[in-house]
Amino acid sequence: MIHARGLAATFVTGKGKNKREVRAVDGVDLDIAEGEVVGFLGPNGAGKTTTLRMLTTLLRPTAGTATVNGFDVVADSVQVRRSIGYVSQMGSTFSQALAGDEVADHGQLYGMSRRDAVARGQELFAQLQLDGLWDRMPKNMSGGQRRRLDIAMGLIHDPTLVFLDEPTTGLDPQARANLWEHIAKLRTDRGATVFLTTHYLDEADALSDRIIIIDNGTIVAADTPENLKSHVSGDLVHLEFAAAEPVTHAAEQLHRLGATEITTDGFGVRARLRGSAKVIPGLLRDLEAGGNTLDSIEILRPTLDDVFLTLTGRSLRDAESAVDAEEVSDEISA
Ligand SMILES: Nc1ncnc2c1ncn2[C@@H]1O[C@H](COP(=O)(O)OP(=O)(O)OP(=O)(O)O)[C@@H](O)[C@H]1O
Repeated sequence: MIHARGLAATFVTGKGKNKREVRAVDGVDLDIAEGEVVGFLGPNGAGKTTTLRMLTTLLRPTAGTATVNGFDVVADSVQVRRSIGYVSQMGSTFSQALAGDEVADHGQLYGMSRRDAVARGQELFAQLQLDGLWDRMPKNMSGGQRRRLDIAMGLIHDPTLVFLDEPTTGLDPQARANLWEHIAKLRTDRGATVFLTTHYLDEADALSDRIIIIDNGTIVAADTPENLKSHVSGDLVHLEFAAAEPVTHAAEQLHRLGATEITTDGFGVRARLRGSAKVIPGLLRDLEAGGNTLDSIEILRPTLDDVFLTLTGRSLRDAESAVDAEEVSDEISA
């Protein structure tokens, strides 16, 4: 469905002395199979949208090659566009037209007859819970309804491959959950392949068969959410004792078992431990036998943020807030 090799995009910004090159995407390889739902994850500015724009033919790669649905993104750009659905970050509805007309017009742009475009549009309105909104202007719809309208426009010509750029950004939790159901149905009901960019970890986790993480323009990981969580970073183990004495012994035992990030405080010890389910029972038996009374034990499965932290040395959440802070200070100094 999608194959990319060494895909790169370099932008030149500024003029004169301020001129500089931004390597937005720096040699990306991708292989996405039919029927997969792939979450493309990364912090602000990582290169997600730029990659998507190259795959959807909106931006010509500076280097590398990519085929989408068997068509080359440069040589066969028209065929690529005809064969995909693309829901951009900004949405597609700007005009003063009625929602239904916009969707039907969009279908006609793809060569559908008016009658087919209206019939297909109405079917999509029903599937996407937009019943009764055909004659409403998009500006008078809620954020969630507008986003579902964007998706209807992206699906009007029945593409088998759909690109969604940050589909739920700016929506409230209920509207996000609702949209997740519709995105999941794209595959289950229509057999579509979905490539979605997001910087919401929970979204990527809930929807994706496979997650690809991009950071600074390069791919840092690609695997199922479960594999990423179990192989890349371990479980977070927290042991609390009734007294301070066992803490050092427990920390040593954890170290012996290959735990990392071991910290102690007062009566407690925390560590990150791969495959904890297999080794924790033995550790507990050993501690018991030594008369070390355990007060409580907590084992937290790693999150995708832990994966990101392990791979890049920084938390995706920290990365987000750092970029946000940078943007604010840019605005202030501008
Ligand atoms: N047209 C452009 N001109 C100059 N720089 C650009 C342009 N488009 C993107 N960039 C830069 O390329 C890098 C990657 O941007 P991109 O929009 O692909 O990131 P992203 O991962 O989609 O981020 P976000 O989550 O904020 O949408 C950023 O540093 C961005 O500032």
